[in-house]
Amino acid sequence: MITLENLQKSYGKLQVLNNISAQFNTNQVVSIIGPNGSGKTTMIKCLLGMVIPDSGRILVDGAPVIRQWEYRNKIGYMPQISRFPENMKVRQLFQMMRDIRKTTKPLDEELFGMYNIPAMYEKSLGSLSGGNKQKVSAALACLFDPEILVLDEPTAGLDPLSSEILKTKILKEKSKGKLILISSHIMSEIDEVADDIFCLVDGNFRFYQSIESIKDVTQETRLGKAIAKMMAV
Ligand SMILES: Nc1ncnc2c1ncn2[C@@H]1O[C@H](COP(=O)(O)OP(=O)(O)OP(=O)(O)O)[C@@H](O)[C@H]1O
Repeated sequence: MITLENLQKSYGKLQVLNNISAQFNTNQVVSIIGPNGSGKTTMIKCLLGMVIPDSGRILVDGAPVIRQWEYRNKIGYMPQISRFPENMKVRQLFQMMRDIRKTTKPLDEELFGMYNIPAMYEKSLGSLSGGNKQKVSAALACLFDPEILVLDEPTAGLDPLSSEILKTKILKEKSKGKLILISSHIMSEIDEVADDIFCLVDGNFRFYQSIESIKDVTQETRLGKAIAKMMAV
């Protein structure tokens, strides 16, 4: 469903992605992991068209997407840090997104309801707490029932109950056959929701393996320990 072929990206002399290739499929939750600054967000932004790679190809459903835009309608994106217009009210943001999309497909308002977004309607986006901004962002990512969800550290800043709601939602969307990519540092969360782990270190591909096989190879039941062993090799 998403193919990355030999992606290269540098900022000046800093090589942030070095020849990265991968295939991500429907009905799969892939966790993208790696130390801080290893290129996870850059890789995600490349596939969303927010960063243009220096070379390489990105295909979504078999079609090359660099400098295209329509494919983005297939993707729901929750950024690491949401930057909303400060003075816009929550109600206006949701109205604007519905107006822009003009979709006839039924909306997915499950998170919108569970996070009680209407209770925030008259607040300006700039006045929301960090966690409530995350809830707005998660509800928006799911609203148009996209085939692909890309979530960059989605539970950072969410309270435990709200995190559970999001994790349950991720598993529910996977069961509908969607592809979900999640960048995260929280091993317990990855263990709960992901099937496979794609690991980057300093912009280089390190491994792409199922959680089951990672635990098997390292003989560890706890994912955190298993990953630590994989990284030490
Ligand atoms: N616009 C930019 N200009 C210059 N350097 C950048 C830019 N964006 C990212 N970088 C650099 O690219 C490297 C990778 O950053 P990126 O945000 O992709 O890492 P990450 O793996 O998502 O990190 P984290 O786990 O801390 O979120 C970092 O060294 C970062 O400083």
